[in-house]
Amino acid sequence: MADDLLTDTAPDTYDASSIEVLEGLEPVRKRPGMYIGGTDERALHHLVAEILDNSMDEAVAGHATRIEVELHEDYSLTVRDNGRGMPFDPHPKFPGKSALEVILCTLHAGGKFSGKSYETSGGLHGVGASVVNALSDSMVVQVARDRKLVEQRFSRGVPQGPLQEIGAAPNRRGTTTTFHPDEEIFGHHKFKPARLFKSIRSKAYLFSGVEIRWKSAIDDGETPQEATFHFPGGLADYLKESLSGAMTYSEAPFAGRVSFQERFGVPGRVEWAINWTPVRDGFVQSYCNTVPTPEGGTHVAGFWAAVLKGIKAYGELVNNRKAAQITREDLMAGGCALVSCFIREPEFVGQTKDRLATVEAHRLVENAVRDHFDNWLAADTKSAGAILDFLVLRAEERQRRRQEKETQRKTATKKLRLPGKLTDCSATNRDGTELFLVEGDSAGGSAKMARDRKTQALLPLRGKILNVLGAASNKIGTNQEINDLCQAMGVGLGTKFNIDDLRYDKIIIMTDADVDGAHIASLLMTFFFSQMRPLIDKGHLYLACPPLFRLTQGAHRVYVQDEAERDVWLEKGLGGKGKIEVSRFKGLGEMDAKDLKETTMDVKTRKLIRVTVDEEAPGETGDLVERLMGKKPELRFQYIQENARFAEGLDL
Ligand SMILES: Nc1ncnc2c1ncn2[C@@H]1O[C@H](COP(=O)(O)OP(=O)(O)OP(=O)(O)O)[C@@H](O)[C@H]1O
Repeated sequence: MADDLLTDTAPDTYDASSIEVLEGLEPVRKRPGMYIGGTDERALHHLVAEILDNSMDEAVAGHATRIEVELHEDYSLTVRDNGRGMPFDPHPKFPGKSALEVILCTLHAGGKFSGKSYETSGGLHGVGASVVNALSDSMVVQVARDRKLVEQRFSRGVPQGPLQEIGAAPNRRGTTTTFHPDEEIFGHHKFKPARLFKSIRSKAYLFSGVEIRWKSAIDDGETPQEATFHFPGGLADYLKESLSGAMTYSEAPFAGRVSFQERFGVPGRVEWAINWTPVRDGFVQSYCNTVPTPEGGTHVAGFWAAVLKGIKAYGELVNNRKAAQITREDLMAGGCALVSCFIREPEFVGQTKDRLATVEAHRLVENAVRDHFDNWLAADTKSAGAILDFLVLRAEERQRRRQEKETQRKTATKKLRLPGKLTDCSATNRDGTELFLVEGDSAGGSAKMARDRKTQALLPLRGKILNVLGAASNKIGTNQEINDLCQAMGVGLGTKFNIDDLRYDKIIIMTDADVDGAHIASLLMTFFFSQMRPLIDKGHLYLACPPLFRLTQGAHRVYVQDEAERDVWLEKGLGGKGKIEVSRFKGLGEMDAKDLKETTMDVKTRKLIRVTVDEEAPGETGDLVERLMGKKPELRFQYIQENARFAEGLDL
């Protein structure tokens, strides 16, 4: 066995030289997805967030008051702030390189690891700016600091020259970054003014201490090309705007801000706003250190915990017992919430920071919000009452929906929808039950009388069943005859077929002993073979063997299947006296109930053929079915006749 595995005789080139170490920013260009979650439009816009967040961090840290974002005609973008300015003095660990070059050309270089230069920052991995640099075909960074204005240019993460002093900056400071995303990475994707406008505006709402200016050389017909955002009202204003005049249960939202430093002696704070409305679905927009967290996280969980506990406690206070049933799901149904927290060294899931994972944030936010909520509810009993009633209604509605679903499920399993033309048997257990698929209504008539009511069910099939092999699968599903058949059997088609759902032990095809009957039987067998193969493999499919002739001689009677057999009896006689009477059944419908019962249906006297697939040559059977269902009906007839005759020996 081990020798077998060594059949590869090609020289083995997998050695130390195959193990590559990507240098500098190469890994970012090789696997951009790891750093910005892809190379699509969302990823492209994430580049802006990385640069803008650096300026926001400066603002939140109290060093910048203004940020400008400008989209240029060539779809390059500039972000300018009046913060401290990126340091550009020589870096002690990288001789000959400025701090600026280190920041922009080295992964994991940053000033936000220790918390010394920034208390709470959106940046933390030290990769953002360098990733944008790596993925831009041009990037220019200018810093005004220490009365100097310096500049360095890069392309695809590589410096295009040394850091240069390009002028004096006696009265200003700050960082200006202009970059053009590399088309080799982002292909045809370009910045969308509307998308930029929206995210920039929400940033301004998140920190009332900053003014953000927007300018765009691109006119998309809907987005203002110039705007200034400054929202001293913070999240409460933002929520008002998001709800755009929709009716709410409280005139003013429940909004507030708590400093963790003041309350718990740790850096950070939380700000929130929430209101409930009956006219639209609820939503939560959450942020940590101004970074949007579309998947929520611990801060959001803490917020809902505070609100849920608060509303339940209020319900208890006002003796509304139903308040105990309210769940988080009910709160969120019409609850529109904004939650923004600032914490030290946040832990996010992934570089795109979609979800906050810092465990501590749950407790901090919950405790900070809870007291405020209790006070707010107690102070505005009118709004509190309206919100409580609304939430109780939500809870009741949810419970009613669940109950309805459960009862629906129960009745669905109890009362199966059966086709009207099915004459079902009375046995409740599948064991020993049989479903006869009969040809036409007339046969159904005598079969109804001939059957054993307890164990034998009948389904008359009108006309010729669709030749499923030639039909597209969507046609099979919509064919009425086939739908009725499936419903009666209790099963689905193809991959949905489950043998355990089968409502009967035996499925018996009972057609006339003539060409048409043989045709219908072969169509049915083809159908079962292609759509319900396990039915055949597990031995549930049978052919009934109705006689073609009845011979009577005095009190003696025999039923025979074909002419040859008839002739044998005619020659040797039935053992009675006189003439042998021969009657030919033109179809099942011509037989009286007694004949039909005795010859074809009665378990004690009938003949059945079990339909099997030759295990030795399953492929051949498939081919055979294909061939028989092809264009020559006489071939099909031959098949069924031959097999019927052959199978007589296998009488069951
Ligand atoms: N506009 C700016 N003003 C001042 N310093 C800046 C500015 N932009 C970047 N920096 C400095 O450069 C460092 C590296 O920035 P970078 O965006 O690469 O990473 P980060 O912000 O620390 O973390 P993250 O990878 O999570 O964004 C920052 O930590 C900060 O010290």
